[in-house]
Amino acid sequence: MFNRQIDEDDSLILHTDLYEINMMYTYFKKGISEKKAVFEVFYRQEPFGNGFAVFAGLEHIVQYLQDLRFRNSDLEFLRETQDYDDDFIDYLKNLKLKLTVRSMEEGQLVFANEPIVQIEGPLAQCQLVETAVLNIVNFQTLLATKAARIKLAVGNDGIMEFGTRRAQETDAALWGTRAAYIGGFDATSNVRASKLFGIPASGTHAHALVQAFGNEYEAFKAYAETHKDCVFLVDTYDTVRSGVPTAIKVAKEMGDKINFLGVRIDSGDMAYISKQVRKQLDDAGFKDAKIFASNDLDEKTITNLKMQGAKIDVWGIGTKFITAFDQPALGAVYKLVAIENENGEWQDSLKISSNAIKISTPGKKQVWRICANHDRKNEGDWIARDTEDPTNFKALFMFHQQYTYINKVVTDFTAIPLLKPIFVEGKYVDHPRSLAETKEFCAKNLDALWDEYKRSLNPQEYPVDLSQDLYESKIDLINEIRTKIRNRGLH
Ligand SMILES: Nc1ncnc2c1ncn2[C@@H]1O[C@H](COP(=O)(O)OP(=O)(O)OP(=O)(O)O)[C@@H](O)[C@H]1O
Ligand SMILES: O=P(O)(O)OC[C@H]1O[C@H](OP(=O)(O)OP(=O)(O)O)[C@H](O)[C@@H]1O
Ligand SMILES: O=C(O)c1cccnc1
Repeated sequence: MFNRQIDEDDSLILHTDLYEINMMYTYFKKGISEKKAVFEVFYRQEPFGNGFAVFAGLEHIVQYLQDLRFRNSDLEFLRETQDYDDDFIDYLKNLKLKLTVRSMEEGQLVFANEPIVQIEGPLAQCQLVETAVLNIVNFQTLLATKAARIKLAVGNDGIMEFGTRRAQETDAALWGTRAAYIGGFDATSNVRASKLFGIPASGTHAHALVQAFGNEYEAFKAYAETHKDCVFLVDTYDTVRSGVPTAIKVAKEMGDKINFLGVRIDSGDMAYISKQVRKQLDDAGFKDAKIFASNDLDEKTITNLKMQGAKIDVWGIGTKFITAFDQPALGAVYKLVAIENENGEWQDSLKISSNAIKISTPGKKQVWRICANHDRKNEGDWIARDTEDPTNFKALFMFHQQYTYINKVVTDFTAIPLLKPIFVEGKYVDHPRSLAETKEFCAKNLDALWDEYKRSLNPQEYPVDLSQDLYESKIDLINEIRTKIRNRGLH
């Protein structure tokens, strides 16, 4: 059974894979736990076949890191269940956050193979936080991206997030609906998310209300007598013959006593039905009443319904959003890119693979968004060493990471550094935006992206290029490692 007593002393610090703590133990015993290292989070392919992703998760990462200390019950648990010496348990007991974290801002558009979070500091601490950081970024970035795709499909219509009941448990519902809001949704049905994050809460009613009263007239009337804003669910029995006429009857009877906002349809052929419902509402004089629709919707169904001329004004979206139905994982990874050597100098680090896409790019980096001055649109992202600074360059040579002959020279541009300091040696230094500002920031970032990268089907590949220095040191390091392996075997 779940141990409530321990729960009171619980935190997310053990929300990590055992192998991270096992590696910490090895580093500790071998005297290298405080050696400085840099790890970077990135993913390898845009999710959903999309042309971009929307970064989310930073707020939860900040909460997690600010609370990063081992409680007594954590230490007791490790002592009882693992074979660690007492000196290591003492080391964990005294562990204080010393990490320097740089990150993209929430609502920023991000792309495959660029660092989106960078964690620098004592090797053991960097290792400890890997799992939770990936857990948070993978989920929230995936969902904010799904939300942005849905937003691009609905255009200026309203979108409500209805997914809590279908989410992968409570945390996913909560942080998922926050990601929805960042990506472009207008409201959530989750009241706790509204309380915690200030997202507008909104909703209609369920079939149960109609079933509880036994008929639509009494149910709608009762609801109207107890609420000012009314959206009636009209598909319990027969939308066109019964639901909508009854909603109209109640709206007329109640007059100014209610705001008759509209009706919700939740089944059937939504294109056909919504057109009929629109006519019924218009004929009854309720031209401003809106048609809400729900039922397993996603960006594909929405695009198709719009093509069919469906008369839907507000979209309620649950299951297929909150579960990221068509792609349940982003696949972001956390890779060591630089580590101090015995002389205290930084050394690039690389993971080699026979699969070209899995070869990481070594070195501590900065991501620069290259923005054309004449139209404020993005030319691409330029990944450079953190010591390089293109802000005063007159011209920038940008070339494809694999196909270097695909290249261009950009002039008259502004270069914006995207990784911002969030913690410096354990101290929180950021000034975050409000959630509403983050949502606005995301919309503004989407405006700066050419439509060719934003279309949901077969978008163009956005340029994510390496600086000459980074590119050359990557090739040199690959060759150096391969030569070493050839000469010495795998030792
Ligand atoms: N005109 C349409 N074009 C394309 N897809 C539609 C159209 N109308 C509805 N859909 C979608 O088709 C699917 C229909 O699912 P389903 O057959 O389960 O619904 P239903 O039988 O009408 O309702 P219920 O939820 O009561 O079973 C839903 O995902 C819905 O969003
Ligand atoms: O379809 P989603 O995108 O997940 O949106 C949320 C669904 O939740 C409610 O249905 P409910 O859970 O009562 O069951 P239902 O599917 O039988 O209507 C609501 O009527 C929506 O259909
Ligand atoms: O308010 C609604 O209409 C609603 C809320 C959650 C799930 N489905 C619908």
